[in-house]
Amino acid sequence: MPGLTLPPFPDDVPAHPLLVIDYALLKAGDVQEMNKLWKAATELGFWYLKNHGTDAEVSDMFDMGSDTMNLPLEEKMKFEQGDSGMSFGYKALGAMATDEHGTLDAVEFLNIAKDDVLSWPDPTHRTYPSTVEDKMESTIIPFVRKSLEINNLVLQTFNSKLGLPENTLLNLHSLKEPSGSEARCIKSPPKSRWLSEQKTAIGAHTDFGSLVLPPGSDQWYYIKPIPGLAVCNVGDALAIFSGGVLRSNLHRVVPPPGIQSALERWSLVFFTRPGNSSILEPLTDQSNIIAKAAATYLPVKHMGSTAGDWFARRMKNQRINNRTGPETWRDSRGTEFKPEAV
Ligand SMILES: O=C(O)CCC(=O)C(=O)O
Ligand SMILES: [Fe+2]
Repeated sequence: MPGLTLPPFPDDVPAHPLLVIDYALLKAGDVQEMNKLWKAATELGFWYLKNHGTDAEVSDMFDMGSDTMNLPLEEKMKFEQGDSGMSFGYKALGAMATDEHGTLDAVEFLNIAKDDVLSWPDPTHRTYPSTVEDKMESTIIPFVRKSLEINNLVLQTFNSKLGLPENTLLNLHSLKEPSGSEARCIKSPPKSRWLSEQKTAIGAHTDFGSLVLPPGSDQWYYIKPIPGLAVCNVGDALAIFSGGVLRSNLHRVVPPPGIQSALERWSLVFFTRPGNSSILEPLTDQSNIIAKAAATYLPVKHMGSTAGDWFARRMKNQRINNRTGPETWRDSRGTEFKPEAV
């Protein structure tokens, strides 16, 4: 099973501390814990989550991911996400750019749509390799349901802190509407001349929805993996909805430091994304806090598009087959895009 007995993470590398949020306390309505989550989400945009109760599901997901990555490439390619802007399916090694020069990525991953999981056995978007379908009931459905429950509670906390009418954020992420929400299992090869701190596995990005560049810093920091703790972060949609109050921060994937760099790196993510028809703009009419923040929030390119269009644009322009030049990379960017920096 990948990722369970790791050699130590070195002590002498710059690792960024993150606040630790206790999910059990959050669930019990603990006000102090809600305040801590708010601090993490509005300042750095990253935090650790403990007591999330998904260890067994996570371990089963890694087994399923490993079985899938071990399939012959020819089999995996039958389920490749393709170049049309759809995210769901298998992403082959080197199918994406990681920077404006078109440097190829160095990871394989598997994206499973929340909609396909919830509508199982009927596909909403697509079908998956047998290693995925065989584990739908035992592993993937429970993982996705728990992830949704956790993220919905976090959304409800933000909803109340932002002073939004009840359930506003939940309704924007309604399970009744198709969305880009997905589970992702990522396999990165060991460090080599094709993959290093300079040649990243996944280039610097903000998530539509690890390493962090904290405010005002020009240095990358590692996030130390801590057994049992999940690393959580705010994505662009929440940053835009909140007029910049919630922070969607820049991160990237490089090989781990020290002796861990000789090993494969496995990671598992659940991305909660708004329903495809949601318009990405600050919810100024619904909250004074957002209206005030939005007054000084720099407009983000492509703001006002639907969540579905935003996501498809980012996916499509990241695919190396669609690249015409540096402009394709720029068109793949989210809120991290600073026209003046290009
Ligand atoms: O592998 C990770 O730790 C993070 C991956 C990531 O940033 C992403 O898939 O958007
Ligand atoms: Fe990311």
